[in-house]
Amino acid sequence: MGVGRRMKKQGPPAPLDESKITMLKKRKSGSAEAPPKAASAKRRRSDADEPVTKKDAPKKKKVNAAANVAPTKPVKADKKKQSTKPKPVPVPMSDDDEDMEDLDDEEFGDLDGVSEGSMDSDDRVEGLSDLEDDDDNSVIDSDDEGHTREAMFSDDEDMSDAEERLTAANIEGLSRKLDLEQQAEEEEAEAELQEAALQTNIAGPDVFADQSQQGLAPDLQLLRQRITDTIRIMGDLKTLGQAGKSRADYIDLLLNDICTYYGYTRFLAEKLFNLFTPMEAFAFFEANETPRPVVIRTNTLRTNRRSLAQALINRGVVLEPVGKWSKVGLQVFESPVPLGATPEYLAGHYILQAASSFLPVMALAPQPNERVLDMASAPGGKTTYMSALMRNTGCVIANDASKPRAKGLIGNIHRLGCKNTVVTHMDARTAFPKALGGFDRVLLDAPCTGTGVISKDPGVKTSKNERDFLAIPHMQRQLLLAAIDSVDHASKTGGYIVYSTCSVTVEENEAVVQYVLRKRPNVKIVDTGLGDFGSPGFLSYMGKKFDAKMALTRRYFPHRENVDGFYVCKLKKTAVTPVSKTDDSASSAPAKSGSKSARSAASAASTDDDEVYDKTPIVDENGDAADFEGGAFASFEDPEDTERIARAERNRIRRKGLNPKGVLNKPKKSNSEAAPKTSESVPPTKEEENKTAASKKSTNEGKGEKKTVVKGKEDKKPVTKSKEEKKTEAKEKGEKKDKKAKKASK
Ligand SMILES: C[S@@+](CC[C@H](N)C(=O)[O-])C[C@H]1O[C@@H](n2cnc3c(N)ncnc32)[C@H](O)[C@@H]1O
Repeated sequence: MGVGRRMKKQGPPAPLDESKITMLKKRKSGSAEAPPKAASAKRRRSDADEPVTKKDAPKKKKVNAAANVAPTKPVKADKKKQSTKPKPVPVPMSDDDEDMEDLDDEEFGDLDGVSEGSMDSDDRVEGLSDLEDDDDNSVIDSDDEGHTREAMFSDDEDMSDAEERLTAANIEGLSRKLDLEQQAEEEEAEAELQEAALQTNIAGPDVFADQSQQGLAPDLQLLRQRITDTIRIMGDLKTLGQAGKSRADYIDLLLNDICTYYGYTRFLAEKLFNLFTPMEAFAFFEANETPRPVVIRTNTLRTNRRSLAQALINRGVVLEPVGKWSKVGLQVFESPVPLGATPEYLAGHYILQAASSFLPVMALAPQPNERVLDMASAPGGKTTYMSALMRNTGCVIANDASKPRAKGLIGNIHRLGCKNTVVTHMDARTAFPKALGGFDRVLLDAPCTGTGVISKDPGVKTSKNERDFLAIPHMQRQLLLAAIDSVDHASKTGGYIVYSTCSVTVEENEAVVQYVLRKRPNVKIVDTGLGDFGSPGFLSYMGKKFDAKMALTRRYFPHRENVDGFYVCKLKKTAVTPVSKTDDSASSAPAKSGSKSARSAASAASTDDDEVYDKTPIVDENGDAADFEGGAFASFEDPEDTERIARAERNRIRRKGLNPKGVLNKPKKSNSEAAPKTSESVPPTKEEENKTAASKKSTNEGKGEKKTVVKGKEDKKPVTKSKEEKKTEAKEKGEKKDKKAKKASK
C-alpha cells in the first residue's frame, strides 16, 4: 500500500546507485570478506541475458537494494532474511573494473531502456540524448578541473581519501535509510499477511452492522477494517456477499467509509473511485495520505548532476539519482539543511521540482534554437527545464495569467540563469496566437483541479465541486485549442504540442484531448516518448469511447509510480485546416458556451482570410467570440502600469511627429468592455482584488473622461488640434527644407 511505498524510488527503473554503493563500501572497508555481491555486475549481466518477466523486475530491484545492507546474502535471498541483517558487511574490492563499467552503464548509459534520449520516436532520439549528454559533458569539461565531484558518480579510480570519506558518509546515511525503510516495509508486509490470514478465516463479515457509537467520533481502526472487509467481499461477491445486498449497496457503504476515513466529499470520492477497481482505489486514497519523495532537478545551465550531488553530500544531504529515466533528477532522502536555502540553491544549481513534472518537458523535447511557448508557466519549473534543454538558445515565451505567480516565475528564471526566456502575463486563451504564434513547440501545463497532488494539497478533497469539473475542463479545452493554433505545423524541427495536467480525472485529460481532436482534425496524438513509465491513457470511460491513439498518452499515479498524479499527451500538428471542416456541432462544451456564436465567428473568419483554420476565434465562457481587436487579454491592473503604458503611448505618438493629446483624445472603443472573463482561470487573491478595484476605478474615470470628450464641447478639440498638428508638421518640414538649402548653398 501507499505507506510502504513512501520512500521507494520513483518509477519502475531499478535504482542506479546500488552497485556503486556496494562498490564504495568495499572500497571504504578494504575488507577481504567473501565477495558474493562483488559479482553483482556479472549477475546483472547474466540477468540481462535471461528473460525476466515484468513481475520479477521490481523484486530484483528490492533485492539489489537489500544487497546494500546485506551483501553477503545471495542476491535472490529471502527478503525477510535480508532485513534481519541491518548492518552492512564490508566486501573486498574484487572485480572493481567490472563494477565500474556497470556503474557507468547503469548511471549514465541512459541510452538503453527508458531514457530521455531514447524516448522520442522521431525527433528526440538523437536530439535529447545528445543534448543531455552534451549538457553533462560540457559543464563537466568546462568547470570541473580539480573538483572532487566524482566521488559518488564517477568511474575515476584515483579517488582521494577525503573524497572516499565523504562518499562513505553519504552511503552510510543512505544505507541506514534503506535499512529503516526495508524494516518498515517488512513489518508492514507481515502485518498485512496476518490481517489477510485472519480475514480468510472469517467468511463474509457483516459489514452492514451498525458500528457507530452515538455521540462519539468514528473509530478509525474499525472503519479501516470495514473498508478492507468490504473490498474483499466485493472481490468475490457471490461467495462472500450478504443475502439481499447488491454490489451497489457495498459500493455505497465503501464510499461513505472512504469519505469519513480520508475526509473527501462524496462527490470527489466517487469520481476518483470510478477510475479504479475498489482495491486499487483504496491504494490510491492511501497513497494520497503520504508525501511523495523530495526531488530536485539539476540546472544544467549552471552545473551538472555529479558536481551538484557532491556539493550537497558535502553538506550532509543523503540523495541518489531519481531513476534511470532522468539524467537531471536527484531524490533527497535526508537533509540537515533546508534545501531551499543552500548556497547551491541560491546560486541556481537546482530547483525543487516534483519528478512527475519533468515528464511533460521531456515529452515536449524542445530543441536548441527553437521558438517555444509555455502557455501557463508559473512558477517556472518546466520553463527553466526547457530553457536548459535548449541550452539557453532560441526563445521561450513563458506566459502566465496570474501576475503574482508571474513574479515567482521571473525569480526562478533569474536564479537559474535562463537567458532565452521572455515572460508575458496574458490570458492564454485569447492572447495566443493573436499576439504571438508560429511556435515550433507549445507546452500547455494546464490549470487543473489538482486531483493528482492531493498529498500536497489536501484541501482538494473538499474544495472541488461539480461546477469546477465543468468550468475547468472547459477552460482547458479553450487553452488547448489556442495552443494548437499557436504552433507552426510547417516547423522544420517541431510542430508539437504537449498537454499536461496534475489531475487524474478523465474530464480533464482524455476528454479534453478527444474534444480538440474533433475541433482540430489537423492534429494527431503521437507517442510521448516517455517509454513504459506510467500507464496508457484510457480508451473508454463510463460508456464513452476515445480515439484509439489515446493509449499513446500517459498517466501517472501516486500509488503506482510513487509520483504525483499526472497526465501527458503529445500532439503533432500536421496541417493548417480549413474552417469549413470544423464540426462545431460535436462541441461538448458546457451548454452555456453557445456554439452558435462560435459557429458564426468561425464562418466570419473563413470569409476574412482564405479559410485558415488557425484563426478560428476562441469563445469565452459565455460563448462569445473573444474580441481580439480590443486587446482584451492585456488587462493591466496596477494604476502605475496604466500610467506607464499611457506615457509610452504618448512618446510613441510624439516620435511619429504627432501631438499625442490630439491623437489620444479621439473617441475610441473601451478595451475593458471587450475583456473576456478570466476569473475562472485564476481566482483573484485579495491583493489582486484590491488592484482590480483600483484599476476599475481608474477605468471608470477613464470612461468618464471619454464621455466628456465625445459628448461635450471638447468634441471638436481633436479635430482642431489635428489641424494644428498638420500646420506644425508643415512648419517643421519647411524648416528642414530651409536648413538643407542653407547647407547646400554653403
Ligand atoms: C499547473 S500551473 C503551471 C505550473 C507551471 N507549468 C510549472 O511547471 O511551474 C497552471 C498555471 O496556469 C495559470 N493560468 C490559469 N489560467 C490561465 C490562462 N487563462 N492563461 C494563462 N495562464 C493561466 C495559473 O496562474 C497557473 O500558474
